Amino acid sequence: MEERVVLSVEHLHISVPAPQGTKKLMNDVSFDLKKGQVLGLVGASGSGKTMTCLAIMGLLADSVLVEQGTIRLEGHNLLQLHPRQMRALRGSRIAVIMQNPMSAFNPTLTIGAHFVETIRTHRPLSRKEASELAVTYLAKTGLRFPDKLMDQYPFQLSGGMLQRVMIAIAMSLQPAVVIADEPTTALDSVHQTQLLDQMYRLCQEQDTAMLLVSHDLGVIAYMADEVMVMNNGSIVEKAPAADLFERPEHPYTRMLLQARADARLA
Ligand SMILES: Nc1ncnc2c1ncn2[C@@H]1O[C@H](COP(=O)(O)OP(=O)(O)OP(=O)(O)O)[C@@H](O)[C@H]1O
Repeated sequence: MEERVVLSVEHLHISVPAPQGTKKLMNDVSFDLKKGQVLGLVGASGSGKTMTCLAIMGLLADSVLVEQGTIRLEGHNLLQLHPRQMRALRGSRIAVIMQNPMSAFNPTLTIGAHFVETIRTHRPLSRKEASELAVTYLAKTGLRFPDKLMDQYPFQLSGGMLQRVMIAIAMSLQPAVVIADEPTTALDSVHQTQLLDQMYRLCQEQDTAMLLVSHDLGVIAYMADEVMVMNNGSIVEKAPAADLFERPEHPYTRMLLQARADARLA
């Protein structure tokens, strides 16, 4: 594995049982993610983006079958790990930032309690040390009065603030890889840009790689170094972002870009 590659997906084939045999959900998917890189993943609804994220996180449904392939994180083949080992990696080496922050929080726990519990699950820190780390990271995501925030409950925060808290929690464990699945879809465009900037800065600071999933090509163009286009469970094109947006090669990529241009004119 090349030195800067942290995550390597090779020849991944995934299927589910169907009335006539099996239905293929991912077909020979391969890609590498390097330290500090932002890799964008785009594709229409149902193309397999979330399935790719779930496979990496070891969270595929029981009915889903990995027929072939490997997923290596820092040299470990994730598909061969015991669920306990996978749980230990999830959160610490692979972090996830999802679309709907409210569903990620327990409404009866303060922000501080969420933070301290997550940190202490993965790091041998005292409550006080975990609390200090939490405050540091809340401030790093641009949240004001982080000390006060620690005592507040999720329902007291806006969606944008909660999304920042989720990013702060994810980044405080200094993961090798962050999977961000539509991280800013619920936000207006000003908050979206601020949050993307903040995420980018933190990842660069910590040399964390990001797999950024979005149906929004604007978000991908703004953030990604490289872009993969997925259709029907296959990667149909992968290229540096500037090349992909200027000279799309695959007809499906051209169609996605055209649909975006049409939507802008409408
Ligand atoms: N547990 C499952 N069992 C059977 N089929 C599934 C399961 N989960 C997802 N699928 C199917 O796998 C395909 C890929 O789904 P996936 O959620 O990865 O798409 P997506 O690109 O993330 O779409 P969206 O942008 O709408 O989130 C879809 O056809 C979906 O219906």
